[in-house]
Amino acid sequence: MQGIPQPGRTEVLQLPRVHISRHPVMAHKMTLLRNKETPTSQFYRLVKEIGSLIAYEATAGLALREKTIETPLEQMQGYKLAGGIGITPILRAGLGLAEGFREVLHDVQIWHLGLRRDERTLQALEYYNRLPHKVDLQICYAVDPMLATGGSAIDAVNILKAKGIKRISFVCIIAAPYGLLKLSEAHPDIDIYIAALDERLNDQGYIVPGLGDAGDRQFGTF
Ligand SMILES: O=P(O)(O)OC[C@H]1O[C@H](OP(=O)(O)OP(=O)(O)O)[C@H](O)[C@@H]1O
Ligand SMILES: O=c1cc[nH]c(=O)[nH]1
Ligand SMILES: [Mg+2]
Repeated sequence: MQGIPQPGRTEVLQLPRVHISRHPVMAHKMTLLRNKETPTSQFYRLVKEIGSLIAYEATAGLALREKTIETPLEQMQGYKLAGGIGITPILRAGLGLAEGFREVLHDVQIWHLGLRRDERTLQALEYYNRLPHKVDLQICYAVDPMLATGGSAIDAVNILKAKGIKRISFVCIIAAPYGLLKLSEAHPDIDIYIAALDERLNDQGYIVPGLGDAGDRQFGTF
């Protein structure tokens, strides 16, 4: 990122479809997650927990259908989520986040997508795609802990749109202003949910202060 101008936090705070968590439990868990002393097992557990917390926020606008049930006392009109829900974890680092989502939603389709960022060029390369042939979803959540240059997120949303998905949200743990702006410009029709907005990217394309490499920290591959 050497020599490439980057927007500051204030320049992206007003983007219309960006939702940044304000929950105190999230802020508490984020500090544990960022700490370099946090070991791999705890880091993975925290990614999952943050996935569940952010799932509550990202699913607030889901459509409902009425459903009649009987309580032990009488019949009543309840609700169920309308239509299918898909989660696309961007491998590898999106796996823990997707697990946290799944614990909230249970009945979901998981569409695995492998994208690896070339650490020299910072371009995302697709190496795995297990998206189904039949597409019948109300919404698909693309989940990846880190939104750095935005290349991986933009490619993931392109792939989901090419599959015919009409409603897509992107969910991450930490975003850099640069990647957030790029993703919003490339896909102004999607909602973006983030747990924290950081300062900038360093010369190697890592988010600062960030948490380091989200994949390595979840899976112990340092
Ligand atoms: O916004 P970008 O600049 O594209 O960077 C973000 C991507 O980099 C990381 O994945 P990585 O390539 O390290 O793969 P991994 O999940 O296997 O560790 C991260 O999980 C994102 O997918
Ligand atoms: O800071 C960063 C940037 C990309 N990928 C990561 O895992 N961390
Ligand atoms: Mg990685």
